[in-house]
This record gives sequence, C-alpha cells and structure tokens, in this order.
Amino acid sequence: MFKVKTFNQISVKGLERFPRAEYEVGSDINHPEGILLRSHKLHNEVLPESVLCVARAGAGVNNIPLEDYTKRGIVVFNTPGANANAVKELVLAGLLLGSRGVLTGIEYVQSLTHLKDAAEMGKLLEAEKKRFAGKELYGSTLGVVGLGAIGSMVAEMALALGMKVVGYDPALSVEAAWRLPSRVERMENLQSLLSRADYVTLHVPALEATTGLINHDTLKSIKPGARLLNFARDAIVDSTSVVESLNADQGLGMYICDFPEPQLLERKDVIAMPHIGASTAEAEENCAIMAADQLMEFLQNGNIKNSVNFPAVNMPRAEGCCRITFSNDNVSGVLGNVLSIFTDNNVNVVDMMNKSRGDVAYNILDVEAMPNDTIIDQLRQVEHVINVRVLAEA
Ligand SMILES: NC(=O)c1ccc[n+]([C@@H]2O[C@H](COP(=O)([O-])OP(=O)(O)OC[C@H]3O[C@@H](n4cnc5c(N)ncnc54)[C@H](O)[C@@H]3O)[C@@H](O)[C@H]2O)c1
Ligand SMILES: O=C(O)[C@H](O)COP(=O)(O)O
Repeated sequence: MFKVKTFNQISVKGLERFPRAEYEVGSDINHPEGILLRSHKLHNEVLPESVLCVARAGAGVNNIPLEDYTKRGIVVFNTPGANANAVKELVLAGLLLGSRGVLTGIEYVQSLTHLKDAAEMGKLLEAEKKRFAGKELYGSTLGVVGLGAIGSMVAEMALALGMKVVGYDPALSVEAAWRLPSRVERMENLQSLLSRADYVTLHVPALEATTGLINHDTLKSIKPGARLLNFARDAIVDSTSVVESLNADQGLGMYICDFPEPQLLERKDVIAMPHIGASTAEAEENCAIMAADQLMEFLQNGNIKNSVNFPAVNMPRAEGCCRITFSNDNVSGVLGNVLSIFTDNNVNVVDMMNKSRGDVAYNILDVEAMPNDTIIDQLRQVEHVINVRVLAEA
C-alpha cells in the first residue's frame, strides 16, 4: 500500500486516479511516500524520511525547496502546460480590462442606485460614456516575456486578435521554439521588448535569475503608457518600482496582475486578482490528473516523467523481474561499484538504465530474482548512493 499526502484542494478527478486497493490518499496521512500539492509552501514543512517524491499539480515550483530535496533524492514533478490555457484566457481578460473602461464603467453604473427612472438613466449614461472609452487591441503590440507553454499560447492568441507580437526568451527550448508562430518577432533583450510593446505580459518562472526582472532600471525602457501584465509570479516584479513608474509622467500606464500587494490596492491604474490564473475546473483537473499519474508511475515502476530536478527515465518492466532503483551523486564509479555487488552475489541484471541531470544520477535495474536484505544494505552503503528502492515484480 502506498501513501500519498495532499496539501491544498486537489481536484477529485485527480484523486480518483489512485486505486483504493493500492493507495491511501489524504491530507492527514503519516509517513507518506508521495506528496501531492498545489501552491502550499513546503519550505517550512519538515518532510518525513519516508517521502520519495513530490508532485506539484501546476507549473510553478518556487513553493518547493528543490535544492534540498534533490540532495535527499526526492524527485519533484510538475505538470507542464496543464493549466496554460486557463492562464492564456485570463491574460485575454487582462488585456481587455487594460484597454477598455470595463471595470470603471461597471463601477459607475453600479453607483447609480439613486436613479429610479430608466429614461433618465439612459440619458445620463449616454452623456457620461466618453469617460470610459478605450483603445482597441487590434494593431497594437504585445511583448511576451517567456515563450514556454503559456507564453506561446498567449502569443498565438494575440496574433489572432490582430496584435503584433514581439517575444523575448533567452532560454527557449527547441520544443517550445517549434510551437511558436513564425510571426512572433524575436527580441534580443528585455529592454528592446519593453521599448516596443504597448502591452507586456510576463510568463517566466520565479528563479534567482528572474527575481526582480521588472525593476527600477528595466522600467526605464518601458514605452510611456504601456500596460504590464503579470500572471507569472510576484517575485518577478518589484512592486515598488512599478508604483514609481505608474506615478511618473512617462512611465507605465497600468499594472494588471494575479499577485496583489498592499501598496497596489486602491489605485485606479492597478487591476489585481487573487492568484486565479489556473483556477478553472479544467485546469485543476488536468493538473491533478497529470500529477497523480506521474506520482503513481514513479512509485510503482520508478519511471520519471516531467520532473524538475531528476532526469526523465522510462524503462519498460522486464517480465518476471524485480526492479531496483537508486539515485546517487553524479560522480564517476558509483554504478560500477553497485554492479560489482550484484556480480559478487550472483544477481543477474536483465536490463538497466542510467541517466544524470546536474548533480544527481538516477538508475533503474531489472534483476532476475529479488536480492536479499544484506545485498540491498550493501548497495545503500556504496559511497555517493543517496537512496535505494526495491520494487516488487510488476
Ligand atoms: N497565475 C497563475 O495561476 C499561474 C498559472 C500557471 C503558471 N504560472 C506561472 O507562469 C510560469 C510560466 O509557466 P509556463 O507553464 O509557461 O512555464 P514554461 O516552463 O513552459 O515556460 C517558461 C519559459 O520562460 C523562459 N524563461 C526562463 N527564464 C527567462 C528569462 N530570464 N527571460 C525570459 N524568458 C525566460 C523559459 O525558457 C521558458 O520558455 C510558471 O513558472 C508559474 O510561475 C502562473
Ligand atoms: O504555477 C502554477 O501552476 C499556478 O500558479 C497555479 O497555482 P495554483 O495551483 O495554486 O492555483
């Protein structure tokens, strides 16, 4: 029986993936092998020794202490692209709210409760509506920073709206580049993008390199009156600099974000939402299902898909064999030392796979017969081995 502890509200569709006979899943589980969560911050949680893997039902993993977990051999997964459409649609809402007097117009209409006569109300609205006039998105330029799962969808949507699209992504993967419409004009640096775009939308992960990406200095390049959209993370934007730019004559025209902060409230030029970019039934289901499937595949077969700290590994189970997996520091000689223990004990390895990523390596070995506890203990003692698992015959 595997145990999976959940944090946050996880879609039932994802929870239903776990077969009841083999999994105990819930928020109140002791000694879990797996963790399933959304934005809950794990930095202050003491994870029990039993934990082997963590699945983030979502994209951002800045709520997970990755470096520490990697050293402990804990495999961390996320669900790339599973909530991208939800964010894309909210960015569309953000663009429209930033270009038209929708919110101020609605607010004004709601304030007219003292008027009881429809004709009088109609006359007043026709006289006042010029205060809520806007500008069309068609023909204006959108700058997309980060052209991954969300950024590429946003770029495509903006092109369909008749916008010009410029993009900046110095770390673009080949796969992401293939997804990108050819009409997206590539910018060499952030400053060029900021000086060109009427709307700038951020879709980068919160990393050390992206913390404060939008700051006092970069905002000097912003096109006067531009709208900045941040549906990525709070840490990417220095809010104090944003407020300063909004207050300046030639600075930002509006800040539209999913990450409110006290200094952003009560401003007409800020539209802040309560981190609802991925809060749709569809996105929550997609993420939960993908996360649950990845957890189960790892717990049952040791295969790794969509990890953010371990290499992707997929080896079909050799029939009738027992599976051993181990992770180790990525230094030479470890696999050889492990194999010599098998040789010394007449354990026949039928199939194996070894992959590395950064400072860790991960190995799967299918062996003809289940090695005894003494052999497994010997494997655990090999220098630089982080952890060893023995998986029952499939
Ligand atoms: N508001 C929400 O609810 C919500 C929902 C989903 C994701 N997000 C945030 O959006 C982020 C992006 O999500 P995604 O699914 O598109 O991820 P992704 O990994 O598919 O794409 C991120 C892209 O950013 C690029 N990048 C990295 N550093 C960069 C830099 N310095 N400048 C420009 N580009 C850079 C990467 O090369 C990659 O192409 C997530 O990490 C998460 O923080 C927020
Ligand atoms: O990174 C993400 O996927 C989003 O920020 C969604 O977060 P949530 O799962 O807490 O809504």
